Amino acid sequence: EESSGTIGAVRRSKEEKKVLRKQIKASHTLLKHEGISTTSQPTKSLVVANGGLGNGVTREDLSAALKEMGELETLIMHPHKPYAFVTYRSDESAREAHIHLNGHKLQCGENGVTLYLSFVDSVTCEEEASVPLPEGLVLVEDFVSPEEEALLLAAVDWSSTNDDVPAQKALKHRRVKHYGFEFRYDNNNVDKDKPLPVGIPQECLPVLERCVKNKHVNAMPDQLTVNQYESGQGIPPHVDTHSAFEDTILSLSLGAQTVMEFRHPDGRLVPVVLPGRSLLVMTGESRYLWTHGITPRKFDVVPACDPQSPADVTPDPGIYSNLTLNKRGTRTSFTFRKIRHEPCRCAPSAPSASSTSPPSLPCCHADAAHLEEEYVHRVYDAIASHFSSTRHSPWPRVCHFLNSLPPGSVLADVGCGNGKYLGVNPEVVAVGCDRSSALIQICAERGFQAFVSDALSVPLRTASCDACISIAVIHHFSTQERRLAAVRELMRLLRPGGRALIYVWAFEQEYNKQKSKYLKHQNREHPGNHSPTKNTLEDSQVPQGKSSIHTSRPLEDNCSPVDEVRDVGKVTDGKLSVHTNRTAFNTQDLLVPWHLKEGKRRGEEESGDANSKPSESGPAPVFHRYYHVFQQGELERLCCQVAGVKVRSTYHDQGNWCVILEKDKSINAM
Ligand SMILES: O=C(O)CCC(=O)C(=O)O
Ligand SMILES: [Fe+2]
Repeated sequence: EESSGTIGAVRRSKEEKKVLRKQIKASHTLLKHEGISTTSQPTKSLVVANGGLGNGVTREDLSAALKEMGELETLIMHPHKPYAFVTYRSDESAREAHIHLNGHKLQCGENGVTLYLSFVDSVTCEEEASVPLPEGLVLVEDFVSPEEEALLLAAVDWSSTNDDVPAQKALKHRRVKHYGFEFRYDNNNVDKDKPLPVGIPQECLPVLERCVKNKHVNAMPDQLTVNQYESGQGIPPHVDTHSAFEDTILSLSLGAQTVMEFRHPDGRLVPVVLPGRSLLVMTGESRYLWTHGITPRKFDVVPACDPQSPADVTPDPGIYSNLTLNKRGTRTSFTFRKIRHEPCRCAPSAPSASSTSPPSLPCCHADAAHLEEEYVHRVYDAIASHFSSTRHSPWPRVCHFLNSLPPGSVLADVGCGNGKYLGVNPEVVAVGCDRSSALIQICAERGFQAFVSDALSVPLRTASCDACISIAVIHHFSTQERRLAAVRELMRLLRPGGRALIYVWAFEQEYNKQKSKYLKHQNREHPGNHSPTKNTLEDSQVPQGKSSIHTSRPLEDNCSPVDEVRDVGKVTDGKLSVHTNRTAFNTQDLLVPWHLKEGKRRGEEESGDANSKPSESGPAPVFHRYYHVFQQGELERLCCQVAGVKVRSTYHDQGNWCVILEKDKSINAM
């Protein structure tokens, strides 16, 4: 259908009008959500709505369609965005594209998208400094030849996996096979005394010898885990258990390329492309501090050409100008590790259920993360199964905050524990997260929306929340930087004008001449008591093991009476002191013991650490959790260091310091 027109009035077909309407709508959306202004004046550059990597459009498909209209100068595809920018060599080509490609249906694999193009005066091309690899991480491309690759793949006999092993059931995705020693996913550890009958296959030896010869590793590995991922499968972010394996971890990628994500506790994310036949060497911070994981997905956003290869130099400006989508195929990785027989150097490896010497205050990020892993996360994991059998009620002043939120508010409870705050105000949309998957499971069973996440890196969009709470979480971070990073992360989640409520345990357990419940309850009332006063105890009754890592949790009946506590002395030679329950604090960084009640031991969650095994009849195991108790004013000062924070109020509530923060309204969403 031809559109006939006279000057000033253009007659358009119905179809053309529809396309025009949609194109205008798309340009409004780009302006509103992306801040991209379009112009009606023809230029050489166009924004292509729906033509982005975020829509599943590949660079190859889009550029083929665009090139039919003329020669391209640049094509810029930002990662995850639903649009692309194209600049033609001439205005004329751009006009052609505008006419002929508007409303054009582009087929991309199984997806079809309709493109809407508008002229722009300039294209945005964020020149981001290229991110360095995490410290200690080395990627060696083409480490094995295609022949060796085939040989290695053939060496794995998938017909005899250890699928019958119960621990294996925990792995719903990807196929896994172990050699030398079995890595158990139920306790994230290896049975060091129980080598598997089958050691590392012979076929691997030349590869391993090359690793040693090239100094990628000092000693021959004795454990191999083969992971096989189909497209769409992945592995959750994790740090390979410190106490199970030596420093260096070698991971050989075979078959299809994938992207492994490394995350620093401060929130930094470094995606690393792992081509087939490459070797990844993880040591130092990249092995101990950063988590690594593979997001389950079918496509990865990757550089369109190999940046390492000089033959592939692209004239396109900007790093985003040469991104594309890579369809994943089957990838098989060989992860070689050496079983650790001595305790890890950076901190004691036992999760404190035994009388090992206490750790020292951390002096670097790696130590801090390790301390928290051993003295916070592992302890909670060890006692987590008890939480489901305990009950507790929310604290009144936290409820007051929650109930003051307008209906429809979006609330994030970072460190939600068993979800006790998630249902307080049914008028708000509440989502929780916690480090402990066992606690998240409990939330799920209670019908709450919750997911596993570290408080330093919460996978929620910036400015997506009207309110956040962090109850008895931040005191488990062992350095000032990490506590600050935790506050910063909460503020990132808030929309401008949004509010956050933070509770941390107070150094001052006696305030305004009033002893906190924690001090007062020298003789604990019977467990399971849910009187209102008991609530306020929960987090301050840290000794009972309740309070939480990223949350307040009940611990009513799993602790032995306080008078059984026999703690070691206070401050000693730079080591963290072990606190005596229900006494005043005399130091800010300490270990708080929790006595596991008889009959309530870790059960299936037994970690396999020889020194943390509960004996059949000995005294109740004692777990130690790390805390940094806050002095008056300290929480406020911490929060004030975060840009755009207003402290609305601050108070002392039953042995806790509390603040309500507001994100500055003038802060732009990032
Ligand atoms: O597939 C990989 O390269 C990593 C596997 C891994 O991280 C592990 O098994 O711990
Ligand atoms: Fe790993």
